[in-house]
Amino acid sequence: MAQALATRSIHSSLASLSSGSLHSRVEKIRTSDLASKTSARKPRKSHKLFRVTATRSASEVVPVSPEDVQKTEEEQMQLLRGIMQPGDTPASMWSKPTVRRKTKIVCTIGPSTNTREMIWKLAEEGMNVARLNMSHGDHSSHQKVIDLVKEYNAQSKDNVIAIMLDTKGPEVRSGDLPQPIALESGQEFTFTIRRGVGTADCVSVNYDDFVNDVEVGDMLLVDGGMMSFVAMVARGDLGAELPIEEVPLLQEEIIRICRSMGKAVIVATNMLESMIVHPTPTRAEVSDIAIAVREGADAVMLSGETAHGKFPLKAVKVMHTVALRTEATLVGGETPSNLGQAFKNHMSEMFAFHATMMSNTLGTSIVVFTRTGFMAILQSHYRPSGTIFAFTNEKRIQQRLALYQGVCPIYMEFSDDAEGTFANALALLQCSLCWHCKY
Ligand SMILES: Nc1ncnc2c1ncn2[C@@H]1O[C@H](COP(=O)(O)OP(=O)(O)OP(=O)(O)O)[C@@H](O)[C@H]1O
Ligand SMILES: CC(=O)C(=O)O
Repeated sequence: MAQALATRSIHSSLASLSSGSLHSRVEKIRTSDLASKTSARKPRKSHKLFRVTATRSASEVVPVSPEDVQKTEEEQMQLLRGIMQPGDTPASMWSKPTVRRKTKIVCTIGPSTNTREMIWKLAEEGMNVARLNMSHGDHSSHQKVIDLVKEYNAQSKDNVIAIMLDTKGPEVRSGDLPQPIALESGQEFTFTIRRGVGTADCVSVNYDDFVNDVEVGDMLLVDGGMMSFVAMVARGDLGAELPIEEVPLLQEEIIRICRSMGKAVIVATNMLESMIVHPTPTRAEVSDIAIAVREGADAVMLSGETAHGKFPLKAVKVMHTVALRTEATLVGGETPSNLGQAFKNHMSEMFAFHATMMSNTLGTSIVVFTRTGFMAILQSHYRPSGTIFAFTNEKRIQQRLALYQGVCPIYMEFSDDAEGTFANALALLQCSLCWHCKY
């Protein structure tokens, strides 16, 4: 199995709402092997010699201050409505793909936000993933949030929120393996509570209740990166365990490695820390979000800002507008060089690669049909410049896809006839409701 990535142990999982279960699905990420060298620089005194200002045409600018956002989003909707005139051809319909934010927003839910009203408002402001930190609160409060998100998803026609459980405390660990294992998609693999087992198709886990806690249909996130779904640049722990000046370098490195492995990556901690108590961000915080977006993170995360902060909705608005504005400056097409090596399915790789090329060249969006989510996730890792409209006939998959960069997941029944499915998808895209799904 590929070298494990980065940070300290984190246990995070994307839970399927349909399971409604709080059983942990474990991802373990290690710190080793990511040391980068740098020299710490002394902060330089700033001299205010002259002021440089830049102007842009109004239509290009996505302002950062929360107060400005309402107007701007309305302007964006007008732009979308302009694009979506009745009778538009599909080609024109798929143009201007960058008005939809591609980098996803993870919000930690806590006392400031664990009500029905706040979950709804967070979702409307742009939350894509609700994170529950299992180190805080209790199971019943987390269950309540899960139920609320479930309710939101059930009644929302055009938006879906994923749930991430960040499980800490006692770790469930797999036993040692004599050598790395490369698992194939669809391959059977056994976890046993017998100790000391480590073969190509069976490994022990150190937790005896594993067999009782895991249910049929549960998703297990496992040590080592390739089998896991999500990595997190947990800058809180990184900064505590390593010299602080290493953190930005590690962040860049972790994102790069994750992207080359085709693995989703979230940048977490202190992104808008000052907004826990202040209604506006610092310039440095805004730059921090922009950097994570440019580096190609799938998602940026809010912790205390939304869990116990005074301005959770404003924090999401700022994240949304900064990400959107930054994305508008990015030119598509920088695909990690060894991305294809992460997967064995050459045909899928070829489709993803060429769809990306077309999207980047023609400035169009991409439509993907996916039952398992695989193709949409693969497509996302290529980071095409256009939005990936991912149609799936599985609500759980739709929900899971909410995390991935550039993916707009849409639930739709598939018909037996491929042409019919395609026509239905186009009809759905043409339906103006769909365009309200701007996150
Ligand atoms: N479910 C919750 N109930 C009560 N407080 C919470 C909850 N979730 C988060 N918080 C509060 O928000 C703060 C920030 O959340 P965060 O998830 O970053 O936790 P943390 O303990 O600071 O860091 P870590 O992510 O390393 O566990 C927490 O320290 C806690 O005070
Ligand atoms: C998110 C987290 O756990 C950290 O930054 O350490």
